Amino acid sequence: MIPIQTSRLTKHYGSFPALVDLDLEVQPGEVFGFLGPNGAGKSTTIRLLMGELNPTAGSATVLGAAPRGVAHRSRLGYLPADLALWPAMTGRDTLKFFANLRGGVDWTYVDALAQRLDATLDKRVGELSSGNRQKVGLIATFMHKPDLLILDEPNAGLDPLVQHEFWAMMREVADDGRTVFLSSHTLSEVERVADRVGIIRKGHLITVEQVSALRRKKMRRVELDVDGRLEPSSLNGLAGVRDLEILPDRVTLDFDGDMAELLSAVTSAVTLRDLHTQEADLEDIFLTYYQDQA
Ligand SMILES: Nc1ncnc2c1ncn2[C@@H]1O[C@H](COP(=O)(O)OP(=O)(O)OP(=O)(O)O)[C@@H](O)[C@H]1O
Repeated sequence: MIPIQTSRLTKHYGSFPALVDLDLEVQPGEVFGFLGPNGAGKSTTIRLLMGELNPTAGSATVLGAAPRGVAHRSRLGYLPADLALWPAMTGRDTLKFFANLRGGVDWTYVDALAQRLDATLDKRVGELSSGNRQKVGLIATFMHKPDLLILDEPNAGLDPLVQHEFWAMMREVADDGRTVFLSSHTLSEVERVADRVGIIRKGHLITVEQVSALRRKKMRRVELDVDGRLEPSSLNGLAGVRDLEILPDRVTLDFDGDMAELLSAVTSAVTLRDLHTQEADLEDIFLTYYQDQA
């Protein structure tokens, strides 16, 4: 069964088109990253998939059923962007509440998740930091081993160590043949964990790519400190150079070619003293590769 399938799924808020003609298929056993800047339509899509919103046009099926169907809720794990928990309940009582709704869970697994995320379950949720509250939400989403996890910007507030553990948890779900749909506005997160990425902007799905393909498109801003002045001709024939600027003792460029070839071309012409590279952000990738579609 295809975990998520949408056909021309569209949502207008009044006359504002927040999502337009979304055609999407998410396969079993994959982590699918849904990537886009703020306001792109990610939460709108997720709320349509969860049946929290009705589409203006088009349709979606989630685990083979219409989003409003409640029968398959226990096979879903949903982490909304604006997770609201009961402040007076402890983390453990919160999890017990959700576990009862789902007909029970394996508490050894819950405790293992809590340990991995370094979660605090014995404090009242209202007394937790937002990151620690998010951990309770994550455990509630994973603990019943759902067939499909839908996570709306789940990384909010997690520190780097916990983030790594959380990425590993998502990979394990996929390795288990289950499915993760993850929204994010950071390329680096999605790229680490997802198999495929759908890029959405201004309500339109611009592309769906394998992460490996997206990585090949990844541009870097490169700054080289060199001795003397590089002759532009030294970089002739080198693919992937944009916005080259050559100053005395300094070369800057945007680059999506082979880094080994760039370094070899530079060092055979001048002495390299230092090197800085910075990943291009999502907006640069949009502008460079997807401008026409957008
Ligand atoms: N209830 C609403 N009424 C009117 N406009 C809305 C409503 N909800 C969202 N929008 C608008 O729809 C667009 C898409 O919003 P959405 O929350 O889906 O984006 P998003 O990709 O999840 O963004 P973010 O990363 O900031 O959460 C935005 O322009 C937003 O202002």
